[in-house]
Amino acid sequence: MEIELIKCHGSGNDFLLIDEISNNYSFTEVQRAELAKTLCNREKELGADGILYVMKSDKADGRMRVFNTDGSEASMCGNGLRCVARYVCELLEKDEALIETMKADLLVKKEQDVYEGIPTYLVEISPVSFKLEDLPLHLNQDTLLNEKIPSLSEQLIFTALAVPNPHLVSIVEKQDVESTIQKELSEFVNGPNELFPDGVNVSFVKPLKKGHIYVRTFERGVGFTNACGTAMSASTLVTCLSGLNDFEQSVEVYNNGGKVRCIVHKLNEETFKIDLIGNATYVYSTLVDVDPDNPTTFTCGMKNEYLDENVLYSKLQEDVKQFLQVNM
Ligand SMILES: N[C@@H](CCC[C@H](N)C(=O)O)C(=O)O
Repeated sequence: MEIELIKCHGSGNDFLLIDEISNNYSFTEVQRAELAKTLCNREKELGADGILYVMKSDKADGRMRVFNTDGSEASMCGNGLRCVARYVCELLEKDEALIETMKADLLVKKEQDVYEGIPTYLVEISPVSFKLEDLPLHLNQDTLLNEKIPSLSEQLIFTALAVPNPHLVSIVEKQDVESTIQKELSEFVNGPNELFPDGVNVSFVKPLKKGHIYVRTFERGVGFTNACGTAMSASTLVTCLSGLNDFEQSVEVYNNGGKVRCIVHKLNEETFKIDLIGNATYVYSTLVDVDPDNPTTFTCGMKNEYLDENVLYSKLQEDVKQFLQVNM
């Protein structure tokens, strides 16, 4: 069959967006997972960190499901949700919409462009939980807030939270960001292990100056990505709880693919929600000829590129690179 898709990204975290609504596609669960494994494989023609399936919803304007490159399904995806926000808002000719995700219906809206000509969307990141059972993380305690996990590292201090996909966040020094520690411990917690039976997204956060942080994430089901939206949101919350940043104030979050802005709202002592604001960039659209029951091979048609917005996005990346050279 022929499948229409859009290659898109949020902060260089790239996805293949497949619209099951307008195209009347109806895949089985196995097909969705197998398509993700094949089409996202970077050794083949397309390559991406995951597939975003845009589906009909009974209670919202649309529904997003996200499959990682290894075929696993994630409960949430912040950078992906910005791309879906743009897609659904443009389809419905609206400036805001409600998108059903696995665990919550989330508000998304068009925002003023972060940089001229870069389509920008705000997405709600919620619910947030610090209960270890919600990740899950198997330790003999209920939460892990700025604490060591000696079996992982004698030095690093971690916070575990679900937003609602699972995250392990550590505030570190520059030398830790550049070392091999993150890769080693991320591979451990994402392999067969007793602490995180479902794996976890692992972020190292380097505070730069008040209101500015750098985040690097090893994503569950993928590996290191240019950026991870839920991880940047979770990391901003951790820096607010540590007193490095402030609730209700914008925090610029730099990453290897660009930058986003996060605002953490403290609704009461235990309840938080986060606004994640950033680009939703289309790279190209194309048609793929593939058998969803046996997607090991596929052919890809002509790529219709969105040249203008990509040229503008590379200017943002250049500015980020310069900022990090001076401030890291
Ligand atoms: N890149 C995403 C998160 C994608 C899912 C993640 N790998 C998981 O398995 O939880 C984001 O931008 O949030």
